[in-house]
Amino acid sequence: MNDALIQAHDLSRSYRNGREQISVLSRLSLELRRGEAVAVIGPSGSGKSTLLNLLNGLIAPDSGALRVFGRPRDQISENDWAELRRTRIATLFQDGNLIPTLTVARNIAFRAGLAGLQQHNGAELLEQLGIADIARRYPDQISGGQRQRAALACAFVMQPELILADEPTGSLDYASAQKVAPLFFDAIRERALGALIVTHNPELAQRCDRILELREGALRPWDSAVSS
Ligand SMILES: Nc1ncnc2c1ncn2[C@@H]1O[C@H](COP(=O)(O)OP(=O)(O)OP(=O)(O)O)[C@@H](O)[C@H]1O
Repeated sequence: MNDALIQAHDLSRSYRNGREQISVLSRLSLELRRGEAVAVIGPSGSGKSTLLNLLNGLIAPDSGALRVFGRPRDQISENDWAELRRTRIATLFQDGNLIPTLTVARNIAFRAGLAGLQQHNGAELLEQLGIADIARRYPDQISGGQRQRAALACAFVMQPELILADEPTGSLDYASAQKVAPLFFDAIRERALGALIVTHNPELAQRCDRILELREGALRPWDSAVSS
């Protein structure tokens, strides 16, 4: 079995703003294997969200080679990407991915259903994350931190093979953030999940197998001695 979940080689991506072409990612390479957690750090605007969106197929690179689950990007159709995002790749965006017209519990059940699961452990996840009491509330009736934890429950309930997370603890206080790490690391251990976690939370980053820094468009091993 090919245990590489992501193989990216020399990926570049720019945006056009009027006449200006802004280069964001420039010859970025990355490999992420099953059972591995990689933290990505980098200043605001360095391209972290752009990277996550390239890896889940929401945007395309200008150049470079990308394989996801061993499949070359140019052989993955738009429908295939949608299927991958429903069943195998969970992306946690900073603003949460909750459907406003569904309660938290129904959001979770919906995500499990999209992934094709007949049964799910949503109630247990809510319990683990300390938000069982808000299961029947709608997303606009809960706090930002509760929304973030509900979005985490939605991501984990689909039992993905790959998690792409953008600041999964960004809206959480210390005690709530402490509850998040086990979700990632237990799933990595038990189900050989792979996780790419954009985070400024030093404790979460330090628990990952590697910390990479996104700087000048590319990923480099993070050298705390240089960066601090
Ligand atoms: N759709 C777009 N059109 C034009 N420029 C964009 C677009 N999306 C992002 N950018 C620019 O690309 C750069 C990288 O943005 P990106 O959101 O990937 O950075 P980031 O590291 O995730 O930032 P943050 O930490 O603030 O969320 C920024 O300069 C941003 O302004």
